[in-house]
Amino acid sequence: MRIRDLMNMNVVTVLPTMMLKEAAVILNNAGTDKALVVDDDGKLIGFISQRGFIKAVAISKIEDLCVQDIMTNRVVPLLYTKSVSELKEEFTLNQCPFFPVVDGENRPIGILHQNDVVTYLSDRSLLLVEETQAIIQSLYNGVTAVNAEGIVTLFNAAAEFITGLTADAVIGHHVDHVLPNTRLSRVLETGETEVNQQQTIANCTIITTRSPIFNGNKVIGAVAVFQNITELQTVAVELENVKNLKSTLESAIESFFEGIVIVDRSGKITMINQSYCDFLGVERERVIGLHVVDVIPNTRMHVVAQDGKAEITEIQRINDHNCVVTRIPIVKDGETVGAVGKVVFKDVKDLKILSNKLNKLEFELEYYKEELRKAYGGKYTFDSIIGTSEKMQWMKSIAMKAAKGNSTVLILGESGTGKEVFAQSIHNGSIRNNGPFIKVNCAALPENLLETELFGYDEGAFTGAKKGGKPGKFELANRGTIFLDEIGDMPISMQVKLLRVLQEREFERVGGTKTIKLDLRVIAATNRDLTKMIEKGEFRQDLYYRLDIISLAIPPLRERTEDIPALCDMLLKKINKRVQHDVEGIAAATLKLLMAYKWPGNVRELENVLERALNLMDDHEVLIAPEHLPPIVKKVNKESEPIEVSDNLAGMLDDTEKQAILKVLEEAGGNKSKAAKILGIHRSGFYQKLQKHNIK
Ligand SMILES: Nc1ncnc2c1ncn2[C@@H]1O[C@H](COP(=O)(O)OP(=O)(O)OP(=O)(O)O)[C@@H](O)[C@H]1O
Repeated sequence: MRIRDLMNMNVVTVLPTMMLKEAAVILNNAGTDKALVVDDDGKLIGFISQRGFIKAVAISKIEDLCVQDIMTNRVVPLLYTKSVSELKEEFTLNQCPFFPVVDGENRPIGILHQNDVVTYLSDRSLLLVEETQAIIQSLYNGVTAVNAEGIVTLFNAAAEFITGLTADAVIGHHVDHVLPNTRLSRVLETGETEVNQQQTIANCTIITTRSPIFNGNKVIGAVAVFQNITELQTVAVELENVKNLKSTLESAIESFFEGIVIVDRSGKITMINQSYCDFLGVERERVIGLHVVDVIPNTRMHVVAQDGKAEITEIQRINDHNCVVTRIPIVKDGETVGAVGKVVFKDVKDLKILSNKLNKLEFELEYYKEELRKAYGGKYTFDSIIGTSEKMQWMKSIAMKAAKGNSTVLILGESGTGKEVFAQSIHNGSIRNNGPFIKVNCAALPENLLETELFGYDEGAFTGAKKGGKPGKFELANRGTIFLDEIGDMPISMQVKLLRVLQEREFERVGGTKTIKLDLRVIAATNRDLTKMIEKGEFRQDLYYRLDIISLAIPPLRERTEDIPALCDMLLKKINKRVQHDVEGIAAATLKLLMAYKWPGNVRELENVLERALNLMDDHEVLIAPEHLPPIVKKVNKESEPIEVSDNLAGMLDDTEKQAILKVLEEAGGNKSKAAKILGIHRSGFYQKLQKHNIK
């Protein structure tokens, strides 16, 4: 219907704010169903129907009037605007306190109240409403409002942005359903303002203030104004971290004994530790922020902070000291932003002292390493084994192969042939060479001591046992090699125990209960004929098989006389060093004698003969002559040669004892136990005599 048509109708003039009910009565009385609403000046500002239709219009836009339903945001032509009863229904449904009436351009021109009063807005009010709406929409803070029933009536753009919800999805719904955490319902109940409350909505932390909306004393709604503080919170956490980091850095720098200074790109001091301040004689509070050149003499920190080139261990003169300093640029994102400087030594003298100390320590370390190696690792390697004879080359090659594995090795050979030299070489040539090389002389210890010597004992194992017990040789040889020398002299009772250990690869200390696992290689050696001993029941066959995995039979020296010259060369060098002589070599005649001799004591005997010769030589003599050899060696060719004897009784007795021992040893093929037996003395007594006469 057009305005022209309306104009033809029966019109009742009413005041703009007339109650609709009153208007309806007037219309009724006038017998008309529609009335235009005009203002005091008679300008048409809307119309009203008898049935309660309200059509609020702006007079200038009368031709194309329409209203907007703010609940649905739908703009409908004016003539199809809902009736008051329909609107009232919506009021009730949506719990809406008022219903704005807008013109065709969506501008509010009036408000329809729930109490049926239409309030038309003056131009000023219209402007205010527009402005207010614009302000609310432009706020950085989210704003949401509810009516007395908790229905959302306002949800601005910021609220949409913060919550991720659209106004459409929220307005018209109960706040508890769409924004469950807002507590606006609670504010409606209590009528109390809640200021700066923190809460979480849709992964954001917000800070919100909720206030009730009063109409007189009555709470007709509530409004919440909130702000996203997630970013703020992140910044706060970061700030806290930075603060902690700074304090850690400061403590770290402070804990340095050396002076530390940090400058920024412009060379200004940002940090300096107390140690440096003390050295410079300055107060920290006064120097922070000053240019480094004004605080530290001859500094180049500002240069490093500019050119980004590190200066390591430079000499810098500070307060009459030649200091050793280091300056390092601080680089951030590829750009030099400052420099850190450190006084490494407050005086070069300190560096020299330290360097001397270090050298001394290094020297001592080397010395002790060598001593340790000698004590535990043995000094011989395959390079120490002299012998180009075919037999020795062959033995050496087998020994080298044995060194690569972990199998038990049995070394056979007369006394002094070099069995221990081979054992040590195998150890040092194996992967166990960093572990210990532990030697046990099975013949030198009485039977009752051998067990504790090998396996150790626990505290209280026997009367007189050491507190805390004592580890045995097996334990000491852990991760290394145990060398069981003179295994043929091991008592049968011990052979049984050794067999068990070799079979099970574990043992217990004497008097102990804890089982100790074996991680070592066993090398055994003897100068005795084990097969003959087995026949006689003196050596256990099962133990022999356990030991005889790889066996090496070192040939006696008399079977490889071609090795004698090279051995003499090596031994002379060794003895020269030991006795501080400078003997050059051996005369041809002497060498002839040495090659002809039978050498029952093998290489050890050769070494003794040469050492004796060196001791007899005059200072001017450089070659060992036949007369420097002992009679027993010379006797080979000249049977009539007189035997040198001492000229007093004690000396004569000693000489005779020594000769007797050597003779018996020769007869016994170097077997000490056998020799002791022949001489009718105890084995340990025999060993003492060997030591006394320097018979090795
Ligand atoms: N082939 C060799 N090369 C260099 N030195 C050797 C060689 N054989 C033996 N020696 C030297 O001879 C001496 C005796 O060697 P070693 O102690 O190894 O003999 P052994 O057979 O174990 O003697 P024993 O049976 O009496 O224990 C050592 O001083 C060693 O330096």
